[in-house]
Amino acid sequence: MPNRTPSDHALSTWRTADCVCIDVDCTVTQGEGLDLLAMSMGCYDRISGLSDQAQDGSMNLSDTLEERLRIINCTPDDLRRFVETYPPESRMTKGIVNLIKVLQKRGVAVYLISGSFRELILPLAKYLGVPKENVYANRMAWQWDDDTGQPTRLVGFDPSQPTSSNGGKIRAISKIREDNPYNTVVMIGDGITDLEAVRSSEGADLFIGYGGVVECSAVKEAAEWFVYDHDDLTRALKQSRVAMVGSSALACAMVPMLCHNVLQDEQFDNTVMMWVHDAAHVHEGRTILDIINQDHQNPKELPGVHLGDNLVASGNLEEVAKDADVLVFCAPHESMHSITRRLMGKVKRDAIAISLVKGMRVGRDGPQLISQMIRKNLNLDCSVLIGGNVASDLGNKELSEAVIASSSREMGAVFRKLFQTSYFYVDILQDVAGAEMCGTLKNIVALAVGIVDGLDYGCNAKAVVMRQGLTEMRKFAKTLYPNVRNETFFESCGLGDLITTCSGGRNHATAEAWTRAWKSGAPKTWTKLEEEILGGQRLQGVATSNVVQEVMRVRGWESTYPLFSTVNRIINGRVEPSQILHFCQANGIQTTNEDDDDTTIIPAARAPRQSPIPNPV
Ligand SMILES: NC(=O)c1ccc[n+]([C@@H]2O[C@H](COP(=O)([O-])OP(=O)(O)OC[C@H]3O[C@@H](n4cnc5c(N)ncnc54)[C@H](O)[C@@H]3O)[C@@H](O)[C@H]2O)c1
Ligand SMILES: O=P(O)(O)OC[C@H](O)CO
Repeated sequence: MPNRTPSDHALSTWRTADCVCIDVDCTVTQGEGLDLLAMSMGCYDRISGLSDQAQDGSMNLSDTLEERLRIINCTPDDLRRFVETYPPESRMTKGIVNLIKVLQKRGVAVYLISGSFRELILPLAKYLGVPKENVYANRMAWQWDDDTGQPTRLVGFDPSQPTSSNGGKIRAISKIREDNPYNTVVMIGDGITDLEAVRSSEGADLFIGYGGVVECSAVKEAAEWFVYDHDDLTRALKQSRVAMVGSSALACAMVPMLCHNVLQDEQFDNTVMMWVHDAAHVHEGRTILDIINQDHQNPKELPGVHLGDNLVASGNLEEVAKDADVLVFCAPHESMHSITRRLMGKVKRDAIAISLVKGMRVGRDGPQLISQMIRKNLNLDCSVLIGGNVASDLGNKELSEAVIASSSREMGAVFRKLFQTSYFYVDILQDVAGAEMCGTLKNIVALAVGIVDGLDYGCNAKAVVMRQGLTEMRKFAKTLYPNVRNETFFESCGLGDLITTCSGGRNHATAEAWTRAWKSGAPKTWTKLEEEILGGQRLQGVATSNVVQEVMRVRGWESTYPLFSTVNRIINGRVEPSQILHFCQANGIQTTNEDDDDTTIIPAARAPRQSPIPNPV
């Protein structure tokens, strides 16, 4: 039975749904309410044929409703007796109560849709915790007693309800979509009319067939996913296993959030896995791997920070990644190519990924962001988390913020659930390239400001360099990726991160020390300072500046980015650090302003060469 195993599309749609519509027949063990009502009134034999015809679509629904109501001819007292005789708790299908609870806890809106009547369904909805506004069903029409104001006699049904005629389920879903901004709607049902709900652009995005009460072969045949037990659906929601690929300072600052948040939400497995690159490194007689697993700390990268009791670390990259549904990448950007190559073909096809890495690569195919590398090498949708996030501040649970940029808001919402805490605010954007370019390029500006500080210049000079840096960041990002949005540069991934990194980051501190060493007449190499100041941590700015410079050089863009170009010349010893204050004259250029189109570029010193580096992939 192949459709008992969900397709990748079915599973990912189910997991990202923000609205689930359930045919009431799938919630109760004894079939549709009208049949049961007829049974309780002793007229089931006379309506059963009509119910079958309504179910298989062979007779017009409104005609069968009218005929069945005429035969049943119930009074309000009959309805009260019916609910007493068949209380909801006695007839729920296995697992439905829990499924609805889990969906609602994930923030998914649950609706009940039925071709039966509200009068019979509202008690079920109440028991299932579904608000009555979320019930789409028919309404009985009553004759009312003028004296008592009470209903007395059934006279038919309200034909204006969307479910009162054929195609009613599609109409109900289309109305739900019209009234609410849901992105992904799933319909669960057991009849042909439920199946129809997915066969229209206004209908549901996925139909899941249910065979726990009645098994309709046509439904089973056509459904993308067919289940006999609601627990299968709940399990599929809960399956998400989270893995942190990396154990660096930032990885260790972010993992406590993951460990805390997976325990708050049934969507996630309770254990978070972590790949430790330097697992065998010995610290005070024990390996880092043992220390992380026994003490739940990483004294080498982020001493004193409790990572989480539910963290399980391993030195085996492939082992950690293979069962993960959510992969969080956090490692130096230069190592990401080899990490993703090692994982090729070894991760789940429907996993989702997020990169915390700030940096880019220039490969044979041109400039490549880390999220693009993950997407290309692992064939996974990849979001990014970028903000002003110094690892030690996060480790101390100091107020911080970041953006999560994802291809869809639903994906962003899943990641926000994993990262947001009382001290870490997360906003969702859809500008993945923009956010990632901000996080990458700010490292060059941090070097520039570090150089200014090393020269002991004051705040005015720093402001000039930072403002120019932000302008060049925006221009460079938008030139490489034209869809990048201006607004992104004023989010926590842009201006926010720039302020953080220029105030307290490692790039800034190392550039300041490098400049002071140069000034003192005893210059030091970047590698030496990395060892001295960062104690094993890595400097991203120098490598990033060199990569960006290479892109600019081959495209003849150096004069367009005077600050970036000047920083690169300084850090490679081609001009003195004091040239940072004269960046505007460095290439015989200036003026970069508000609107890119208005930017005046005084002819560059060198004519642009033909670029051997193709456009970004
Ligand atoms: N540290 C921060 O405050 C901070 C904040 C925001 C973003 N970031 C970004 O996060 C990423 C990781 O930075 P970081 O500062 O946490 O670490 P880092 O850049 O200081 O790198 C040191 C870590 O990388 C590991 N490592 C070294 N070679 C490796 C390899 N080949 N494969 C895998 N791991 C390797 C080391 O074991 C060590 O744990 C970078 O892109 C950085 O820009 C860092
Ligand atoms: O320490 P830096 O310079 O790598 O900067 C750290 C973070 O990127 C700041 O958000």
